[in-house]
Amino acid sequence: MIKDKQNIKTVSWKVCGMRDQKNIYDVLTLEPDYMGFIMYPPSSRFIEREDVSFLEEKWSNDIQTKRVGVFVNEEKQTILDFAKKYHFDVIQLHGKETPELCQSLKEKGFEVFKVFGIKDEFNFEVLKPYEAFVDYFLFDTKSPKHGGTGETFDWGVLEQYNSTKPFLLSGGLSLENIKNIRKLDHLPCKGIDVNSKFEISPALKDVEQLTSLSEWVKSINDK
Ligand SMILES: O=C(O)c1ccccc1NCC(=O)[C@H](O)[C@H](O)COP(=O)(O)O
Repeated sequence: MIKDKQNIKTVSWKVCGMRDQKNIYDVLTLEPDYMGFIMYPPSSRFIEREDVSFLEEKWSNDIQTKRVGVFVNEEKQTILDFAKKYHFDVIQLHGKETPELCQSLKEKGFEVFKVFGIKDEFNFEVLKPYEAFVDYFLFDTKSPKHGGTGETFDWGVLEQYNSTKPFLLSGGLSLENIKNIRKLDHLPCKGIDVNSKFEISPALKDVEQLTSLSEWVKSINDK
């Protein structure tokens, strides 16, 4: 886990795949650092087919959670249009997006998370052209679905990570396996991204389970 200036380990957390208005506001009371919205039509968590016009309003100033738009191989203009409509602070890219697209989104003022799917092995050299243009890499489980599988990957592959760029860990994270993240303390792992293991049904998050997660995160960050 990343150490800050005081040499204290802190963990950021993101809840992804939200859609229901009440559920969103319930989860926001737990103050996650990031909340993700899936802008990929094939996903069961896709938000556009539901009434999410409430996202067209800015959140009140006392909500610090950043809004993350999650895209897969989308046109730049489409990303920008949705980013404006839903007030995204962060753009998360799950497909074959180029470093040039990341650069362009950064230049427009967005934080950029570039996602790479991992299974049993990964060539970390492919990250190099992206390093200057992303805030975090996000490592998720490789899948034709591009994300939200609820499956973990072999975190041992991350032992070959040789960059100083911080990354977020994702893919099937649950209250059970999350404790093992401390095994990555020697790596620049900035935080975690949770989704289907905290769901009652697609996109509907279990607030009780997320409360337990937030308490675990706080217990680390308050040390
Ligand atoms: O959640 C989805 O349905 C999804 C579909 C396509 C691309 C990305 C998607 N989710 C993005 C996320 O950041 C998820 O949190 C991440 O893939 C981990 O999900 P899970 O394995 O369910 O914890």
